[in-house]
Amino acid sequence: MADSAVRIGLVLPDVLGTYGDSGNAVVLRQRMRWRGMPADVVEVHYGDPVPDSLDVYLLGGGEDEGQELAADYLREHAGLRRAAARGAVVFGVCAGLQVLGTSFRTGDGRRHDGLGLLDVVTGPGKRRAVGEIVVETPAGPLTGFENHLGVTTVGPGSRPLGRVRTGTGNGDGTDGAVTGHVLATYLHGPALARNPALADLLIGWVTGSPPADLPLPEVDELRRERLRAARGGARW
Ligand SMILES: NC(=O)CC[C@H](N)C(=O)O
Repeated sequence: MADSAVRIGLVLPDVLGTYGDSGNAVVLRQRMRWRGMPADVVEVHYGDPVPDSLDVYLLGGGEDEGQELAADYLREHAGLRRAAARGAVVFGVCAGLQVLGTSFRTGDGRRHDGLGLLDVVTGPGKRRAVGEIVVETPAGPLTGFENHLGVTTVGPGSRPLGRVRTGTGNGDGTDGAVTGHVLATYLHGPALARNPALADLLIGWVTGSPPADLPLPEVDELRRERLRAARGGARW
């Protein structure tokens, strides 16, 4: 990888910023800097051009209205889609997951086209999924909190990120979706703060090899605490 800084795109934090997922950009940047890799966050606001030259694109959660705006904007300003086509890393959370899919229906029943970077379709569920969620994945158990109405079906062009142990996720026992270097989940937290292994998976995709271990006792403790809290009352 070149010496130039890794550029992390925080995509539309003004319309997809309701659930604190912008913190994922801070975590990615810091975990790279701690390892001596220069990294910068580039915020792409609604109304800005969407560059196709960034290394990572992060999309967070938001209300239906914001999600609708984001999907329309990112279909019209195709920088993110062009970047994904050349293999850039994309990470979406909740509304971000739904926007990255082929289509979604909002709570009012209206259908919207997504970006088609993941083979997922979302529609409104019967009740809102709210609370702690734990997902078993190849990167270990992930914890987060969820707050969404959407129920997501993963088609053959993607695979689920993992299996739900506590909580709802996609609504069928799985959570999230992955295709190539596009990965999305229902986990807020921010997910990359609670789950350093997931942050490092994305960093490895960006740099082309898994990053060196980063021993951080306070991060490990936060992780243990969240796992304990999520397991409270659960039979596993
Ligand atoms: N937390 C979110 O991003 C919510 C996404 C979407 N508006 C839903 O309710 O399903």
